[in-house]
Amino acid sequence: MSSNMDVCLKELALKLHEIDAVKFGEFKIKSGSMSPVYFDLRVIVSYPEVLSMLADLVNDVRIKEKITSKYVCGVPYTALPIATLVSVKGNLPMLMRRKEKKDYGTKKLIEGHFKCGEDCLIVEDIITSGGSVLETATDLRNDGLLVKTALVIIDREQGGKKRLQEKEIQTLSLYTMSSFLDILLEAGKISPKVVEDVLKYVADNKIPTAGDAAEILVDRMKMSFTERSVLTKNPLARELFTLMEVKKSNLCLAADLTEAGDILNLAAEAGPHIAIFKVHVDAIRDYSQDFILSLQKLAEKHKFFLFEDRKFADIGNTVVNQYEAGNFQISSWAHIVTSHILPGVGILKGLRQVMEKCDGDRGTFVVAQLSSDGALTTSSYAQEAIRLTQGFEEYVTGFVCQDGKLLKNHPGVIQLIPGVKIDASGDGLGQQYNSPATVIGINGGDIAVVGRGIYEAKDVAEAAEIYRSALWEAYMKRIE
Ligand SMILES: O=c1ccn([C@@H]2O[C@H](COP(=O)(O)O)[C@@H](O)[C@H]2O)c(=O)[nH]1
Repeated sequence: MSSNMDVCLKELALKLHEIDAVKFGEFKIKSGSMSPVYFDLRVIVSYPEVLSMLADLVNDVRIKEKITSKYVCGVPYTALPIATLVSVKGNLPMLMRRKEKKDYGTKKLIEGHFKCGEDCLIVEDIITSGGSVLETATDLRNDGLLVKTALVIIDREQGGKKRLQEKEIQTLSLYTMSSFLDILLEAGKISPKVVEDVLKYVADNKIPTAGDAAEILVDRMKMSFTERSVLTKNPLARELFTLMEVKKSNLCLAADLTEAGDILNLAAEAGPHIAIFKVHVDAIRDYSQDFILSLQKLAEKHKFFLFEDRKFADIGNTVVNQYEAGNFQISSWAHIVTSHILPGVGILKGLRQVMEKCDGDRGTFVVAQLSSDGALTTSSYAQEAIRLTQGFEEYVTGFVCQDGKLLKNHPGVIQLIPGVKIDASGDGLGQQYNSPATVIGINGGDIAVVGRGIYEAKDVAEAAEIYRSALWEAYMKRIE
């Protein structure tokens, strides 16, 4: 690094400290744990001089490292003003990524003019896990752009760089946590004890990478959905993790009604409170293509995923036809389906064959255990079901499973638990119920499926909100 750049970096670090863009003390962070350091680079918009210095340094690094990207895109929102100045000062066209999640109709996510196949540099303020950079990179890549480099202001050295490397993104940073602390220490702004505390915190809070996850024991029950979103290999699971955090909902509503109109009314009422809307289309008396179009509009409006609980259970070739053809053409509209693994991996190969042709991300929940009394899905069956999905991680969103311990060290998959009701233990037909607190807090569910507990209520919107808040509270308590 040139000495002039060194001087500028020192000056900028001290300014960031002066304007409280970095603070030391005890801060409760999103996951609920306490951090001895807190960065808030949002404040820089009030300091044009700091913003300008930042943009100059980003452009200096870009030139020095011979980054030849044709566009720059800031991760919303904090990095947007930085990217704007980098673009203007460096004469580098900017692209803007919308924050709204994809898969809801044809909404454009990347604004600006660009040529497919060109490279876009991502600019971000801080990386911890690399999740936000990855979300932006995924949307840019989905629109045909290349993403090879992310240039960040501060790398907290908690694993984000390695994770992005796994996704073929090289990360450059103006500062690492250590280099930033060194500057403040040398200037007498912080004590050696603060440096020691922060570095210990960083070392103790490294976020595992997808590679690590297979090797080391990570307790997914203690990890936030955001942290887990970068560990999954299934793009639909990644979107689902993100949507759940945005809507603060880990509720899947089972719409087991038999009239299309009633199902649409239920979706309209409960839509704002749910992450997933689950149907059994073969039980709908007046199923039609218009019904699906209306359901898709509601999914787009209220932002939830569509789930056909088909529980495929045949040989791969038959499942291909059942999934993509017939009256229901499930793969054309259902983001999620369920499948048994009883026939062996041929069924996953069949689903994969169809998913690869789909417009938009798809995934399956493999049934590892059932909620009904006397089910033959023993714990060894469940273990075998999980093992058989190895090699199909890109297509498996998660497992329908009652016992969370089975998935303890699989942070990238989602555990879906049906059989949830606040005030009942069964239905007389074999269904067994647990409370929201038990399924999420004790049994390890990430998402709870609730049917009759909501659609049989007098006020379904109110009931959906009661379940949403109980389930979300249980999740927040679990990751504390
Ligand atoms: O093991 C399983 C797998 C799926 N289900 C489905 O979930 C709902 C539960 O409805 P409730 O009214 O809340 O009982 C239903 O659609 C089942 O097909 C399950 O219950 N158990």
